[in-house]
Amino acid sequence: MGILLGAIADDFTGATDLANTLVKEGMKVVQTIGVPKDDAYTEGVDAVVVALKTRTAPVNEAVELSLAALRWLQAHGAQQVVFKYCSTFDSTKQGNIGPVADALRAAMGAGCSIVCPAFPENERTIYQGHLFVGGVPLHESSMKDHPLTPMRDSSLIRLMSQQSRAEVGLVPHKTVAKGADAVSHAIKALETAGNGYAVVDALSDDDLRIIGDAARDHKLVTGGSGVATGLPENFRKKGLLGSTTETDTPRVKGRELVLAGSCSTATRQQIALAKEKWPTRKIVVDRIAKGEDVAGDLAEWALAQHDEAPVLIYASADPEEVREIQSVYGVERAGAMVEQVMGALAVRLNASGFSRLVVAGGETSGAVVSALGVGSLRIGPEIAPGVPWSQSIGTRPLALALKSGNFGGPDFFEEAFAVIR
Ligand SMILES: Nc1ncnc2c1ncn2[C@@H]1O[C@H](COP(=O)(O)OP(=O)(O)O)[C@@H](O)[C@H]1O
Ligand SMILES: O=C(O)[C@@H](O)C(=O)COP(=O)(O)O
Repeated sequence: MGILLGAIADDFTGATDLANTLVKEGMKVVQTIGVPKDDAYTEGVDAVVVALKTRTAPVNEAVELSLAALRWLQAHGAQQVVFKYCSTFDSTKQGNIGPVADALRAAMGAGCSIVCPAFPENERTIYQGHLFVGGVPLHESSMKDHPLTPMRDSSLIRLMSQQSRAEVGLVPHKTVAKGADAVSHAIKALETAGNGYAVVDALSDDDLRIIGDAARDHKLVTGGSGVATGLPENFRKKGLLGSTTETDTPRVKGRELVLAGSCSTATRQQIALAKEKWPTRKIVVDRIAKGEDVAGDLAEWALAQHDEAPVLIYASADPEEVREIQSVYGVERAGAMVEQVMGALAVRLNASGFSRLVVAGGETSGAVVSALGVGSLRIGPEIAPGVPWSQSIGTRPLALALKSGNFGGPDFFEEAFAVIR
């Protein structure tokens, strides 16, 4: 029998976030890095999450890769597909969420599809179609300063309508509160009225389970990891899924390394705490631009540190410093320079015994994991809401915690390594 559920994630941390949710709900999950090239992942697996680095890629590339992932998932039996994007709807006005969702919906012949990035456990909620982060509207949150995808509007209907060719309607919370049948009827009414998407309010995990129940027959579901919360139960009710939720903790020996490229408030707080106790170095973007061997110098420094404490290397900076760097080198070039150094550092240090890696940032994780040549990941235990440990499959074993920039508490780095020691 093939897989039950497939997922296409637009960045690597988002993929592990979603995989973590599915594991917690009792699915056996494998995360692939990119579109799989063979069938190695489906034996005894309930769900495959295809991690793509398409969130800020050119839109045609994002659409093509997502459709290729869809074809692989459908060929391996996926009965339902989740398109996973950020719980803060990270995208630019030319952003990829709308075009990718449109392409997936057309390819699947899907009807009016859910748009629900809510993740209440991490304070992402939706009310009257507006996305809130920590109780403030998205465009007033720290996401307004994101280096690549600053968010300037909290209306998911406007955001999706600007990117998609389809009409976008709303299922308000008062309908969600009435239960799954009411949500289903509301979505069908929106579809009859010509809408391609239904933004669905969600304030709690109970709301997410109602939405998941209502989506039981949907071919395509779009949103953050939260919208998948109730989906495994639909398969369980059909007798297709057991109730196991055990996970394998990575048992990988080796030195410990943190690579932080996220400039989010949460990651900068985590760096500030860790640098008080661990050997730490900051990547200087100007040095990269001058062509200096930043990765080589930092790798040499890292290898000279004593073995016990984790080594922390970061590029993360406050919004003002990021804007200054971007004004000199441009948004894309600045990001790419840092990501290239992160990937090179990961390769050099892994070759010298660093095999327990925490990577902070979605694009950063994409650069690191791709540079390391990891093909797929087995999902391990959760460290913090939305952030699990994972272990590479096939290559020299690596323990990887791919941390979404905004996720985790101040002491996340120490908490992460404590799980696998
Ligand atoms: N000091 C800096 N100046 C400019 N860009 C930076 C700096 N540090 C990191 N970046 C870039 O900012 C982006 C952060 O994105 P990402 O890794 O996805 O983090 P998040 O998870 O917070 O979205 C990456 O492209 C990274 O290379
Ligand atoms: O849904 C979320 O917020 C995360 O899963 C996610 O996508 C985070 O992306 P990054 O902020 O780029 O790590």
